[in-house]
Amino acid sequence: MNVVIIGASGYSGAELASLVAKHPKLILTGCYVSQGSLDKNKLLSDLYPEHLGLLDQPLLPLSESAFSDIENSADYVCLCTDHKVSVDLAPRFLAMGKKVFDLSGGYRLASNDDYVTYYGFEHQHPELLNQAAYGLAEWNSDAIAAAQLVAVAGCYPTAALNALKPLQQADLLTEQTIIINAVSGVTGAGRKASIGTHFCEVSLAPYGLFNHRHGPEIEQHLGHNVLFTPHLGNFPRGILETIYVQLKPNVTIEQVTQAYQVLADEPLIRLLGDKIPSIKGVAKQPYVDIGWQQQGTQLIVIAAIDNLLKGAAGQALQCINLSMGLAHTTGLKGSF
Ligand SMILES: NC(=O)C1=CN([C@@H]2O[C@H](COP(=O)(O)OP(=O)(O)OC[C@H]3O[C@@H](n4cnc5c(N)ncnc54)[C@H](OP(=O)(O)O)[C@@H]3O)[C@@H](O)[C@H]2O)C=CC1
Ligand SMILES: CC(=O)N[C@@H](CCC(=O)OP(=O)(O)O)C(=O)O
Repeated sequence: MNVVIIGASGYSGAELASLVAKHPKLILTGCYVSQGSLDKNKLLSDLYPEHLGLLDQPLLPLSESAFSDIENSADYVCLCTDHKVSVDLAPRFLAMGKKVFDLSGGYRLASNDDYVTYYGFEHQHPELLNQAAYGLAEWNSDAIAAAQLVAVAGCYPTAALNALKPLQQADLLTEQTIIINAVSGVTGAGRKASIGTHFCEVSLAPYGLFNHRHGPEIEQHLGHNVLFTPHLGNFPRGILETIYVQLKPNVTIEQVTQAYQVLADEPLIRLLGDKIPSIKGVAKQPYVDIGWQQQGTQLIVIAAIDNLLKGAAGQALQCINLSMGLAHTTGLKGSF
């Protein structure tokens, strides 16, 4: 299959380009940036010298002639662009009959009202929202395989949902709000320079209190209230979430461990039991690591991912694999 990447100069786009270039069944046919991009016509490997020899292709401006080239050459289009850009671009590629994998949040929520409330814009294509499959690979594989539009799950939600869905499915949770404290590395904020991600300014601090868009994304796809607080940490990549859960009375650690067995055969999920996941364990790896400890009815679950792999490009590639009927892990294990 021929794959093009829009937004290939960004952190998630470049990560995905490297995965596609190494994949045994995919061909990277084009890497695009905006028409006015300062990086247009540079080589991707000029921006990311670690990919010298692998990604020596130019970053092409997404002009009208580029759309024709994509129409003629691509099977799959991956949007590694800002939410609003993705909302506008997806219908254009869908109308060409392309399968679209959107790494942004542009098609993850259920209704236009959610976009107004949590993203601050009116959704221009609300009719597509119920056609998009939510790209949480381990939990929605049939829908992902069948859909023309895949809304690849958000980075923080990927860790939280894999940590919590087993408990929800086993009916171990009370109604009490689940508290999720999460820390992300700075690549989570994208490549564009800003004062908030400046080397000298980044410190460990929370942000987006009560209003981060990943709170509703987790709630919608879990079916449970959460209080989600992200933090920005002074490290490049990785997400660690500490999640506080109130269990129903008399739930035992054996029942909790049994609940997680639903993920035991998933090759990109590592169940650590009472061992504690860490950023070091997942950075540059395609896995979700999940660990848990219980005291009485209180359970603390810890989940860790690499935000650019399982939180973005890795999971997008997993969704592509599902669309092609390949194993989840094709092009993902042993390629780092
Ligand atoms: N970083 C992360 O950890 C994660 C990111 N995501 C999501 O993935 C998307 C990309 O994120 P990230 O890689 O961090 O972002 P970056 O800011 O690093 O990259 C954005 C890319 O989009 C390009 N771009 C901007 N405007 C346009 C346009 N109109 N047409 C074509 N290309 C355009 C940029 O290039 P230029 O401006 O030069 O044109 C750049 O290549 C976002 O929606 C983000 O929310 C999802 C999960 C995790
Ligand atoms: C550290 C940081 O800023 N992280 C980003 C989340 C990563 C991302 O791009 O979000 P999506 O998964 O929804 O696409 C943020 O909080 O907005």
